[in-house]
Amino acid sequence: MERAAVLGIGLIGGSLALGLKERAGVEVYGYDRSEKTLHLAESAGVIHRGFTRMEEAVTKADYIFLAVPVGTAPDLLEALAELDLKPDCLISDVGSTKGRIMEQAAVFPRLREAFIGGHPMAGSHQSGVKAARSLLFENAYYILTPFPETPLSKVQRLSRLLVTATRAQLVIMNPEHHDRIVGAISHLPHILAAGLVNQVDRYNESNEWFHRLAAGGFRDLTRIAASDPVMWRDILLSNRESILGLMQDWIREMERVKEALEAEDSFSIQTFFEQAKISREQLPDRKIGILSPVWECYVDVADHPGVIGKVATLLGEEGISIANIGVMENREDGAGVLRLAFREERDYRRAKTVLARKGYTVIDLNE
Ligand SMILES: NC(=O)C1=CN([C@@H]2O[C@H](COP(=O)(O)OP(=O)(O)OC[C@H]3O[C@@H](n4cnc5c(N)ncnc54)[C@H](O)[C@@H]3O)[C@@H](O)[C@H]2O)C=CC1
Ligand SMILES: O=C(O)C(=O)Cc1ccc(O)cc1
Repeated sequence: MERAAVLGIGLIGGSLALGLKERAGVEVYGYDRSEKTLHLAESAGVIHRGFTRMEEAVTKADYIFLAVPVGTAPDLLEALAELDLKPDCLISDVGSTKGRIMEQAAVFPRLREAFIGGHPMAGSHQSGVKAARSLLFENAYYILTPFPETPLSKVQRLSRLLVTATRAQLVIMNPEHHDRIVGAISHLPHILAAGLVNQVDRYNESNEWFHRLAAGGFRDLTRIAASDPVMWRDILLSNRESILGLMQDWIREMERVKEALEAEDSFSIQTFFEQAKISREQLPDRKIGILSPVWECYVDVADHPGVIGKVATLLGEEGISIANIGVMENREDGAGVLRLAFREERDYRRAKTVLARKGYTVIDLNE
């Protein structure tokens, strides 16, 4: 049985550990500075064994994953370089930034040979092992940043394990590209969300209606402001250059809108919103994360009220669980298209067979 050591058993380390244990059949040792976390993780079956001394978790490990905040990971990596590890052990991490950790790995020849950077692009504003879920990364992108000279065989070995454990979609990228892209689509939005919440909070001090009326758009836009402050402090500091450039661009963008408003330039203001609307509507509709169904098919049905119940009952009788069911479109000829979504591939395949047997036309999106 292969063994993996996960260093830091929080939301991400715990979720990865669960996938490694449950789906990849790997023995998982956990290391964390918090004894309470380790107890919790052991008793919830997230890891096989927990250690408060890193050496004990990592010796004899075939894989080591660093899942601590990005400000801490370089120090742990340096400590690993001093330890007696298995010669063919692969080391990776899950940090939200990749430049800094790759720089650190590059300092030590042993690490440079063994280290492949990683970043599962899914998570939540929650933290800690209690929030860990084995399917957190299902269908999400998982970025790997190997060194240019890392043999393909090592990248494949790690990819195979991660695909089995997480069911994510692996992508290889260079660390600089990674940091600029996630800077724009993840780090900058977290800064904006926090800034907006803080601004409104100041207004609310003199008039509590600001918070009372905060709903809809404000809530949607600022959900991520509830994320862990230490984690985000570390992310900003370790992706400083990319983020400073992106903030400069943002300030310029705001200046442009401000100037248009000052000049009452209605054309520019409308264009600003129009461009955003078009771009937003074209964003790929990725179904990320734990609550997201992955296996989908459409079923051609006669458009009458009882049909959803009929299909649901038919599948229910066969013990097939449906994650989501809904009418996709109502066509003029009276027919409709039912969208069925399943979390488990097995359910989805059985549903297709059962429906086809009953004469329904099934349109497949997964194959
Ligand atoms: N939260 C998210 O949505 C995502 C986070 N990440 C990255 O994953 C990493 C972990 O984040 P989370 O799991 O959210 O954090 P977390 O706070 O849930 O877990 C971190 C764990 O590391 C432990 N830890 C901290 N410093 C330590 C040290 N010096 N020695 C041993 N253990 C230590 C903590 O006790 C905790 O159990 C971060 O690098 C973050 O950038 C990546 C993708 C998504
Ligand atoms: O909750 C959200 O929407 C997130 O943004 C989660 C997240 C946080 C950090 C990452 O590096 C990747 C994903």
